[in-house]
Amino acid sequence: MSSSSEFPSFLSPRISPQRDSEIAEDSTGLKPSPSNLDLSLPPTIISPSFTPDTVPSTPVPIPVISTPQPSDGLPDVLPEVECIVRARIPTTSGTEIFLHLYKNNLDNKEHLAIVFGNKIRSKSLDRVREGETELDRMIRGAYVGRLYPGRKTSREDEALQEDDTAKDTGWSQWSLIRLATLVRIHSECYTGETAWSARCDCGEQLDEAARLMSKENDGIVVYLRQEGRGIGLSEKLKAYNLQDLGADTVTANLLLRHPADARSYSLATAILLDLDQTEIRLLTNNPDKIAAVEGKHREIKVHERVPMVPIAWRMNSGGIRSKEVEGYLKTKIERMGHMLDKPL
Ligand SMILES: Nc1nc2c(ncn2[C@@H]2O[C@H](COP(=O)(O)OP(=O)(O)OP(=O)(O)O)[C@@H](O)[C@H]2O)c(=O)[nH]1
Repeated sequence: MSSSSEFPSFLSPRISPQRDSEIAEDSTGLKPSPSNLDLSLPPTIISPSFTPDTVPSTPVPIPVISTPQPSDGLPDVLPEVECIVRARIPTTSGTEIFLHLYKNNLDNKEHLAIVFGNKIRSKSLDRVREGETELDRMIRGAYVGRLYPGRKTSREDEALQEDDTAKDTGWSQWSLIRLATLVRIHSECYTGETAWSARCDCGEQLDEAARLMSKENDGIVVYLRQEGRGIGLSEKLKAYNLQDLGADTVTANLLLRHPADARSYSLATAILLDLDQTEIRLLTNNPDKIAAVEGKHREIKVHERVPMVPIAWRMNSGGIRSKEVEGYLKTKIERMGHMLDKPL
């Protein structure tokens, strides 16, 4: 049986504690003492070594003074969404999240809201359904506080009262910005999130969003099932083969007769409104998402764009090094029109 150090790195968390015998000696022949070891990395959900607290993965937020005019492509009427079930997920980092699963009248996909903290509630989930019992409500997650064995009612109010402060009294412009909920609109990426792909930065961005929201114990990742910028997994895999044949990520989509980006964000707007969010800070490097998520009639106001620059994006130090990720980032910046706030 081989030792665990021979397994690929993705099979074991990179900051898992080492046994004393595994800690290398430095040039002085001394092993680092426990006080010299850098144990200061914050807990994150999956890849803590990519998202230390002090690197420029979270540069200064950019206030959104005036957003671009909504494009004609935005729908006049938002889709209808309904949260059909919610469940508490204790995570490996210690943070508790609440998964909200939505149905809608546009497609048959199970879009999700990953909610950090227990302040944010879904209006459609809490609505009383005809004929339902208290047990029915608890089973679909429409309860207040926490479930425990033998609980009889969904309506207890123990946990929420302490959080009912701040949001409704005397906001200055500044406190309004500070209190706006941190939101990420994330498009599903099977390859980047599950198959450890280094062709894109999706997995790392999801981890970074989770880390920031864990810190605030507040926030929402709207997780949209629009794989491969909306073309689906099988077409995205064909695009990868075309990329290996020499095409860039945009050209590969066009050769397959797809638009460069086939995504839409109206479901995200509708889900955020269902979660009672009209003032948000948006975590993204893609400024086009601002107008898209605000909606044609500005149903939502984005107060800040919070850029996220993972180490993989910084060409000069650390991070993932592969010709694929470099090609992806180059194309994203040059051809998708994404702006970075600082040079890489
Ligand atoms: N078609 C295609 N889709 C890709 C490729 N690489 C990643 N994706 C998808 O792109 C989506 C993420 O979009 P990106 O353009 O990377 O980022 P963004 O959402 O516009 O911007 P951020 O908010 O900053 O992440 C996910 O759905 C991925 O599956 C690719 O080479 N081809």
